[in-house]
Amino acid sequence: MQSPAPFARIGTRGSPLALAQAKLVRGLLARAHGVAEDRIEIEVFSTGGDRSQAENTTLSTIGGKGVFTKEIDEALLAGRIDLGVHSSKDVATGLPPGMVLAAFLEREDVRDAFLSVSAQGIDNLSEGARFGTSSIRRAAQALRLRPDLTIVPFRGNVHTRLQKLLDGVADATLLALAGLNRLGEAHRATAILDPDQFMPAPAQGAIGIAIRQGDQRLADIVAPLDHAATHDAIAAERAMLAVLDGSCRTPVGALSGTAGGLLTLKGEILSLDGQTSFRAEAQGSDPVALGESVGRDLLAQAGPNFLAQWNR
Ligand SMILES: NCc1[nH]cc(CCC(=O)O)c1CC(=O)O
Repeated sequence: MQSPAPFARIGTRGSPLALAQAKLVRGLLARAHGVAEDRIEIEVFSTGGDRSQAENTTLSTIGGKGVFTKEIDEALLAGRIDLGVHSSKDVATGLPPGMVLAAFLEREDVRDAFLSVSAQGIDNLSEGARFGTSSIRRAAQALRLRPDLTIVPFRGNVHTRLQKLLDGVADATLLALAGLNRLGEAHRATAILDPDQFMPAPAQGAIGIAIRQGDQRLADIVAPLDHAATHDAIAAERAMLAVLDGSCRTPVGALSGTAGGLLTLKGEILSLDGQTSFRAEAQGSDPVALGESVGRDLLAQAGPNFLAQWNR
């Protein structure tokens, strides 16, 4: 017997976290539409971000738009897959023409976790301790509190980084609690950080689903998975990032929520050494307008000289 045509084809990266996220989406889609899970195919792509795992590369030096999504975006636009499933924080603000982030699953925990075998928190790390991160946001936020720390590059998937920590490559690191939760590794967290002090990356903790713009069949397929409050929060945070011309070159934190029926947004930009930072906060009803206004407030406070340091 010939197998039935696929209901949908999902494109994803191949890391354990990316696969867990793709499987989560597959399960939710199957349930929402009453189709068997095996009619939803998962196709694995290796992206530039996966291939360049050299120890001395930071994501900011790899640079380039969509380093974690390009190959998946291309397959989507060419019609080889139907849905791109991504960690929203890895999706560039400037999407390729013809592609849209159509749905966001309900956000996981937005906070960063502190992990160390030798200290209970950042404050307890020994003088000059090695802090493993390739995120310039996390480096800046850690250096703000502990300028004595030595930042060491720390790349690879979540399990690789957990192993590097056990191997003593660094004394501590930060990881998104969302990723640890999805991998069943949250017990590895030594402490969970206050999101006001360690403001998460824009869109952290939210799985986004990309489709071809204007493809109504795909829009209808993903619509039942969209979580409205998450969608608004991510739209606000990404609009803020877009104003800052955000890429992974930019130490930026953002956190949107709701209060009194309104959307709230806090944003932060930092110098690379964490010693200078600016914050803005506002509330509103239109996510994009809110994000743009907080972004412009940050730009105005920081001024052009501050911003230039990111593009050296
Ligand atoms: N850049 C890697 C990445 N992209 C998304 C997550 C975590 C999961 C999420 O934010 O949804 C991670 C790992 C980490 O930062 O610890």
